[in-house]
Amino acid sequence: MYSVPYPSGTFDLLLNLVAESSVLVFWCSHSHLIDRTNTLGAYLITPAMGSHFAMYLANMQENARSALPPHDVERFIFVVQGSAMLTNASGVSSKLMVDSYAYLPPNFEHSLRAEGSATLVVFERRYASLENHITEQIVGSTDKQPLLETPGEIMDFQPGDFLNVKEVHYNQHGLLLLEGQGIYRLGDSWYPVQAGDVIWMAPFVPQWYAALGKTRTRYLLYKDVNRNPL
Ligand SMILES: NC(=O)N[C@H](N)C(=O)O
Repeated sequence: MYSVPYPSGTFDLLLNLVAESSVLVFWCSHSHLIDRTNTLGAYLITPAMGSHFAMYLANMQENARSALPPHDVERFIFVVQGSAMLTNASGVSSKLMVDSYAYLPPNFEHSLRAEGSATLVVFERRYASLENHITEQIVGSTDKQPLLETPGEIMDFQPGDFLNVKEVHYNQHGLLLLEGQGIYRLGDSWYPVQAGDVIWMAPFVPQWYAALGKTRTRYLLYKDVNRNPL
């Protein structure tokens, strides 16, 4: 798990890297993100750890401007603090506030600007195409989405709620705890976690969560789906 000052602050990170059963603890610090102006950030999860995606925090300062991801790379952004203006190649702009998100298909021209300071969590991965499927830009906000029905399981946890089963699956996860606190089981280790913590879950790492705080838990979860794992 990484503990990041949340929702804003410096990007010094306490990192408990959980890969299979090994746990490493070390510190890493923020730096300027490549190709971006006025943006500090920290790569939290990258393929160097075995993931097939990157997850990073971008702390945009006044007049910050983003760069495009590399060729054929899709991007998902979620605003955790402040606001940012997303503009596409046709000049259409959307203001992204806290809890807003945007999916940007591979090779999709866009720019992101911050007027004041803004913190975004960004997921990027090399796009795996699917026959007869065309990707499109999606912009939305979690407060406009209905809670997904997941029988026997919930992903928005009230105090005392927990995952219905100890899960083991081929999918990878990058998780940012947005609200609340609780205990995360990864393999045979148990971690107290709270808002601001980030977890990398490799494929087939047994995982389970229980919300133990006095307020609800919400977490943002990357999960690779809809593709043959071969
Ligand atoms: N660790 C998790 O929250 N896993 C999700 N419930 C999931 O993969 O569906």
